[in-house]
This record gives sequence, C-alpha cells and structure tokens, in this order.
Amino acid sequence: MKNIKLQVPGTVANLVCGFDILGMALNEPFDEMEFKLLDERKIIIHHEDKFHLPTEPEKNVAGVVLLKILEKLENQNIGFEVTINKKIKPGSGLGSSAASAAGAAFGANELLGNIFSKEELVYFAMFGEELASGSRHADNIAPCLFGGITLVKSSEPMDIIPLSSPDLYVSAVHPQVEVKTSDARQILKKNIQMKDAVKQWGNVAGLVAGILKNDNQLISRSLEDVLVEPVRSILIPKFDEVKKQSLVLGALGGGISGSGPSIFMLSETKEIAEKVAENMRKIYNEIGIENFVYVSKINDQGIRIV
Ligand SMILES: Nc1ncnc2c1ncn2[C@@H]1O[C@H](COP(=O)(O)OP(=O)(O)O)[C@@H](O)[C@H]1O
Ligand SMILES: N[C@@H](CCOP(=O)(O)O)C(=O)O
Repeated sequence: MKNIKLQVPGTVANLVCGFDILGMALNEPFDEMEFKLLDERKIIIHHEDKFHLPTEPEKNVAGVVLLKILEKLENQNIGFEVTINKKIKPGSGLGSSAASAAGAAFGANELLGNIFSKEELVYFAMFGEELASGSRHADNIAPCLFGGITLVKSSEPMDIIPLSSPDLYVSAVHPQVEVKTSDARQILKKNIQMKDAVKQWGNVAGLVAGILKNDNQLISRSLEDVLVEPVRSILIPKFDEVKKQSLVLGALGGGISGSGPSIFMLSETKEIAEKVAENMRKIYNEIGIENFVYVSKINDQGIRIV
C-alpha cells in the first residue's frame, strides 16, 4: 500500500490590493498531511489536531477535493485515507482551508503517479474552498501548490502565473477573534466607483512590477487597498495601530491576510520583521486578546514531501 507525508504551507491571500488574484506561500505556519492509497472507492479522514473539524468527506475541505478526484477517475477501484495534523487555525486568514484543499489534491496526485497538472490540481482544490467559504477563489491554493507569489490571472479558464519569491520576511499576527471567510465576503460592496478601481489596478500593476523587478520601494508604494481593507478592517481590533506602528518600525507595508483577522507585514530584514512581530504581540497582549505571531521567509517551494 503506497503512502506519503506532506508539509503544506499557510498562505497570505490578496496581498493587500489583489483581492482574489494574488497570494504568497509562507514557511510558517504549516499543516502536516499523511496519505494512504486504498484499493476500494472510499475516502477516510482522520484529524490529529484539536480543531474538531468534521471528518465526513463531504463536510471536510480535503474530503470534497478527494471526492472530486474520485469522480474524475470513474471505474477505478481506488480510494484515499488521509490523516491531517492541522496547525493553521481554521478561520485565521492564513489559508487553513486552502492548505487542506491543495494538500489533498497534491497528495492524491502523488499517489496516482502524477497524472494531473498543477493547474488541474488547482481546479480540484477550488471545490474545497467553495465548501469553506462559498466561493471558488484560488488565491491561496495557487501559492500553496506553486510556492512563492502567484497571480491568478483567471480561474475560468485556468491561467496562473507564478511571479517570483522575493527575498523578504513576513511578520504575521493572528489575534484570536473569529472572522469567517464566508462572512468577510458577504460584507463586501457589490459595486465600486471608477476612481477607486483606477487606484486599485494601479496598485496591483505596481505591486506585480515591483515583485518582478525586485524593487522594494515600488512594492512598498503599491501595498495599498482602497476597496476591501476599509470594509474588512473594522472587524479587526487594533488594525490601524498595528499597521501604522509596523511602518514606523521599518516594514515595507502590509495589511489584512486573506479575509482576516490575521495581519501581515513585509520587511527587508529579519531584524525588522522580528521587531514588527514583537510589537504586534505587545499590542494584542495589552488589550488581553490572545494572539500568535509568526516570522517567516516567503516559501519558494510550496507543498513539500517529507
Ligand atoms: N480540513 C479543513 N481545514 C480547514 N477548515 C475546514 C476543513 N474542513 C472544513 N473546514 C471548515 O472551513 C472553514 C474554515 O475556512 P476559512 O474560514 O476559509 O478559514 P481560513 O481563512 O483559515 O482558510 C471552517 O468553517 C471549517 O470548519
Ligand atoms: N480572496 C479571499 C481569500 C481568503 O483567504 P483566507 O485565508 O481568509 O481563507 C478573500 O479575501 O475572501
């Protein structure tokens, strides 16, 4: 019986201005997943973590992805047994659901002898995101599978552009307040003004150019979101303070990670990133909100077989 073990990274979706299209893989936090190939059409899911996630395949993000893969492989007597040790807290805004979705697609593909392309894996994994949030967005899944920073130019048809993996440090704080991705999508404005759209696509283009040219000052100037952040940041206590103080400490910029409540900042050096993270921790400790902070380099590889 074949088996495989994976380390599946957390991800920062949106990268401030690129709602639903930009994302970045992290070295920390990550989930662990172990897969066994079965010789009957069955999906078995175990959780070794403390999050009490459903293990019925149709209610678990990893399960729905594996069901989709089985549907594609009609008439084959195979199945998958998956053990998930989740370290990326669900609802954190650090791509917890995407890690299970992308990890499931990747793990199954490895056991099947790599019969699917990475784009096909993104397609399968999007069904997991749909279960978690009601929307088939791929901005967490793509960097999880490709590594580095990715652009989802389109998901229908699938057009994913891996950009690069800048030599930058990420500080992230996860304050323990719950923001469900599905709720954080419900509150977004349905219509936007042309002047805001112009500002936003200027920022997205500037950010992509800055990443490709390794121009950190351009990255810094482009990390601005006039559409989503003003609405969602209200759900995150101390958001403005964390951002302002991080910039004073020397960070290039940052904002809400995914749909929140986590906040991330990019910095050029480990020293600055650590100071920023320490300050994030201090801000939440002062108001008695439990929090977790991470300092990580951008993960250039994505999912790793261990
Ligand atoms: N394997 C899984 N991993 C993470 N979340 C899962 C999983 N299976 C089901 N879920 C559900 O998905 C939701 C978490 O998704 P989401 O709010 O998008 O979190 P995140 O922002 O961390 O990705 C929760 O309601 C959780 O119960
Ligand atoms: N583009 C999505 C990303 C959600 O990321 P998550 O890590 O919060 O699941 C959105 O902003 O809704």
